Amino acid sequence: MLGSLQMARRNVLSIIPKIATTQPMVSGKTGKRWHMVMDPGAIREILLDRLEDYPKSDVTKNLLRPAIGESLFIAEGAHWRWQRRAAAPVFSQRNVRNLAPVMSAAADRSAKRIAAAGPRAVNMLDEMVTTTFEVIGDVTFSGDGTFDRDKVHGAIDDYIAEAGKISLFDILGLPDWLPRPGRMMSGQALKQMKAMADQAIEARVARGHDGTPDLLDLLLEGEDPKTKRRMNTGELRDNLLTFIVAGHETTALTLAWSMYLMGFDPEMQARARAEVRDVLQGRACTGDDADKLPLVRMIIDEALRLYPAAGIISRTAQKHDRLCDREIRPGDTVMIPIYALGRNELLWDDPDAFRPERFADRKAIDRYAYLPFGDGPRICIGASFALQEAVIILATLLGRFKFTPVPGKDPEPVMILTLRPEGGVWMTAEPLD
Ligand code: HEM
Repeated sequence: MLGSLQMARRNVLSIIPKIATTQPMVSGKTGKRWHMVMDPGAIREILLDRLEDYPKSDVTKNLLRPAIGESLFIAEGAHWRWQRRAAAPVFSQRNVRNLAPVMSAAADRSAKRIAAAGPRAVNMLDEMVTTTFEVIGDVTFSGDGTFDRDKVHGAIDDYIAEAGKISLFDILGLPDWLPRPGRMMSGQALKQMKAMADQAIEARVARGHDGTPDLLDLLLEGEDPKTKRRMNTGELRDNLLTFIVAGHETTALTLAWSMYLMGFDPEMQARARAEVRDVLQGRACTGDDADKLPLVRMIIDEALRLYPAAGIISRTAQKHDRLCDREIRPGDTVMIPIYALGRNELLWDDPDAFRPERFADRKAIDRYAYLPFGDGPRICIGASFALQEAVIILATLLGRFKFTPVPGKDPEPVMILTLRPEGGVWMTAEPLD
């Protein structure tokens, strides 16, 4: 067990047992009692029917609180509900569609960087992280001179990397020998990042907005229809930083894994490119184009099944309960390994195969067998934003380059907080005319 825990320190995938892909539930005890639930009915109970009995795990909250406060991602009860109601319109279909030009422009810049790097191989993971950070930076604090995008990007990425290592040990109930979040990023660095965001918000309030409203403008207008409550500067800042933390790396990973999978399936890549070139005729993909690219969307859906960026989500049970006829006690950690769910033999045909067409008929897919964005009231608020962004970027790049994996540079799937291709996704990009 100790050996596998040592491995788990580097990679949570090593502790998701193989039986998690053949069983509805696996339980164990490593300091704390824990359960991994793969049964769609039991997952529905946790995420939908008994939300209050299964709040997000203390581990998740303690880790993220120093950076993002009591924001939407970690708040519970009434404090979560009013924030969710106030933020919901920010991500309406119309508002997300209005932000598509920011995504198309970032995709176009990415294509130019890749072309300039050629004929060298490009690490598409790093390239996608840069591109999605440009998008989220441009739709939050854009145009506000006081906000140093590179500084915040570096600070957030360091925080996520360190937080992930600790979370795993906490989930497993292991001794507390690693530094705590407060020490990972000095109090000073956190304070500086928040002060920068506060200044940017106050500058925006003073200036008002012109042109298309971005996420900050929309959140400033947000009001909970029930309580009429609006967010103050601190709440706005915590939620905008949450969007940056929750939104950019996850989307970048989805794109990097999609590229990786297409590298292994040149025929699928060629089919997707034919679809893209037919619609785009060489230009960057727009929001309206994104609706006309079903195969590109299916590739992203399939990448999210095989390599879900949020590979595991966890809750702390509050009450005695039974799930799949097993005892749950208050304090037990209940994990939903989204990764194992997507590869579960009871739920999918040929689960390890890359077959985007399985998403051609979405109604045929059990809702609780496919949860890349979670489900229930706490489902990812940014899902349609992320999917639109991923289609726009992937389509733009596919229309301009043929991608081939670099031999001997296979990434290793490593899950800490997110599921990453360790070593990067190295590809040569051959420009097309
Ligand atoms: C492919 C990209 C993304 C993936 C795979 C993803 C995945 C998830 C998952 C699985 C959850 C639920 C966590 C849980 O129940 O414990 C979640 C929640 C959340 N996500 Fe995303 N996400 C993505 C992109 C985004 C984007 C772009 C944003 C914002 C701009 C965002 C903001 C949030 C927020 C605020 C929550 C918490 C919602 C609540 O608790 O009410 N995510 N995400």
